[in-house]
Amino acid sequence: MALASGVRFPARALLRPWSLLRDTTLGRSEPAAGGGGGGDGARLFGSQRVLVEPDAASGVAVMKFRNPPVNSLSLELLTELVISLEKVENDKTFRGVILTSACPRVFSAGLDLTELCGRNPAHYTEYWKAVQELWLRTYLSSLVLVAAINGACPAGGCIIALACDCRVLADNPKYHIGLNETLLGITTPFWLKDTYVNTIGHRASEQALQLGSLFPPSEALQVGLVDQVVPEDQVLSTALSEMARWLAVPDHARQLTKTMMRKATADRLLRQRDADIQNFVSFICRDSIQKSLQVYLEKLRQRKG
Ligand SMILES: CC/C=C\C/C=C\C/C=C\C/C=C/C(=O)SCCNC(=O)CCNC(=O)[C@H](O)C(C)(C)COP(=O)(O)OP(=O)(O)OC[C@H]1O[C@@H](n2cnc3c(N)ncnc32)[C@H](O)[C@@H]1OP(=O)(O)O
Repeated sequence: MALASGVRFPARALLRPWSLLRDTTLGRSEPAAGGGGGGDGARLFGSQRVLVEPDAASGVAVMKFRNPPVNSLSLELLTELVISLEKVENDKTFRGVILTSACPRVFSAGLDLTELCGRNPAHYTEYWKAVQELWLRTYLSSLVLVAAINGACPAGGCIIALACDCRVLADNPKYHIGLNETLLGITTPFWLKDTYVNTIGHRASEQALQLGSLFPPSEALQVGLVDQVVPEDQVLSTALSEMARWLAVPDHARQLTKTMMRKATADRLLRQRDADIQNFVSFICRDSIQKSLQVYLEKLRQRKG
């Protein structure tokens, strides 16, 4: 499936894109902002791993990741997120999306490590294209995107949050946020580094990226990684209030300003997408990197037991 940013989608999505969007239970989901959550609109926008609760009256859709146990960004979740965002974006009823988690205690655990270990170069190519595509879609969205971060938010989870216009984090000391890639023995690509620098500044990024820092809520607020820290049961309502503030601004002026602020960063990737994919594939295929990732994944699995 060719999208605006030029990416081709997984073969199965190419053949039957909507096959990824079956099995929705959206009709039974809890009401969204303004109470419009259960109708046909929800069915239209949602999918197996992405619940969408559209509220036409407010022009806001709440999009919930549902890939248990930890919303790791599998190829399927990445694909479904891009398709759901594209659908909402193409429906002029909507002016804003709130991104949040339907899984308890975790916003997203980041890239799915099983997609990065023991696969072949063709798979890594397809996977990294999907990562790029989601980032471009979110970062350049003309909609207002607010992240309602209701759980842990490491690495790829933080990347999604950083692409939003505003971030609200639940005040729970276990809900760390940041780019911890170095602790896995991998590096952050330049376009994500740029996004970090744009958000928290050069010196703070230099430290946090090298150390792989994961910030608890109070520190995340202090460093400017999130805009608000609120009690857990107020994350969604605060995100809706933030959304209202952003939607009070005329769309055309806000959109032009967003583009002006973000274009240079996005263009850096758009100019060298293929090279970035090749870099990623040759990096991730290295024996030493595969070993680091496998050790990390094994530690995660053992920690549980
Ligand atoms: C040109 C570019 C060149 C090079 C770039 C190279 C690479 C790309 C770089 C950057 C982009 C971003 C990278 C990433 O996102 S890597 C992922 C990093 N994520 C993490 O480190 C988080 C790991 N997870 C956790 O810390 C915890 O799971 C979490 C705090 C999220 C939740 O804790 P909780 O106690 O609730 O659950 P667990 O028992 O730990 O986990 C349950 C279950 O899920 C598995 N799991 C967890 N995280 C992942 C994951 N990211 N991928 C896959 N699977 C994951 C975990 O192993 C458990 O599984 P099981 O034991 O089988 O039940």
